[in-house]
Amino acid sequence: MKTAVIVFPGSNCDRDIAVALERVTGRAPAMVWHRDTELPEGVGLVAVPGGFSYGDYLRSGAMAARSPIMRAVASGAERGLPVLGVCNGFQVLTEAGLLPGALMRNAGLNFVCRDVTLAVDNAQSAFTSRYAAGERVVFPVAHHDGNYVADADTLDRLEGEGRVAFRYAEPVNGSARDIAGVLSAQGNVLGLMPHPERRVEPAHGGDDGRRLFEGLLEAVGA
Ligand SMILES: NC(=O)CC[C@H](N)C(=O)O
Repeated sequence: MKTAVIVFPGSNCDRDIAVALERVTGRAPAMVWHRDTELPEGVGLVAVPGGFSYGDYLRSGAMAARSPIMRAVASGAERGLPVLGVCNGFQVLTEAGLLPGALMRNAGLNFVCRDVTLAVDNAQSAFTSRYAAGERVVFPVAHHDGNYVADADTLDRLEGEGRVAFRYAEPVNGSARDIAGVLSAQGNVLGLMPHPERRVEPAHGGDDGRRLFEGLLEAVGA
């Protein structure tokens, strides 16, 4: 399947996710510069990678969310195109209004860079179908703005609609209700602070992240 990775000035996990996608699909993704206005023809999955787009100036992800390519990503998402935002990508997707809530400064105010244990909350989404509900997985995190916040009504709605994909199974950043990953209402957009693409082969210390990509490809019929 044809996939695309969006690249902003300051992205630094674009290569990691490109390698993960190539491993799983057997095909290198198109690297799409943020100034482009259209996604390549026939793309079946868009990844918005981690990093420090625009140096995290203003708010993490705020400037990248206004990049020309994000209009194409938003209209693709509206049509049901799967979009995966990891770490800074999650921040960009909230800033672009594709996902609710915001990622604030970590509760401990420190940059957190380590492996964390997550629990799979909804194992029925396109992104989580290869996991079991309640399963514990280990993904690395590397962020200073990972503290997920939303008002109580939004959090209730997300939980009620099965839109919490992953939760932290240990204290990490103060996120409301331990939310680590959130799905859009249609279920085709996932924002996730931890990095599944940094956990796709044994040399990474484990391959818990690989099934996220495999399940996604299966879901889109690739
Ligand atoms: N690894 C990343 O994507 C970092 C995200 C963001 N710049 C933060 O530190 O919060």
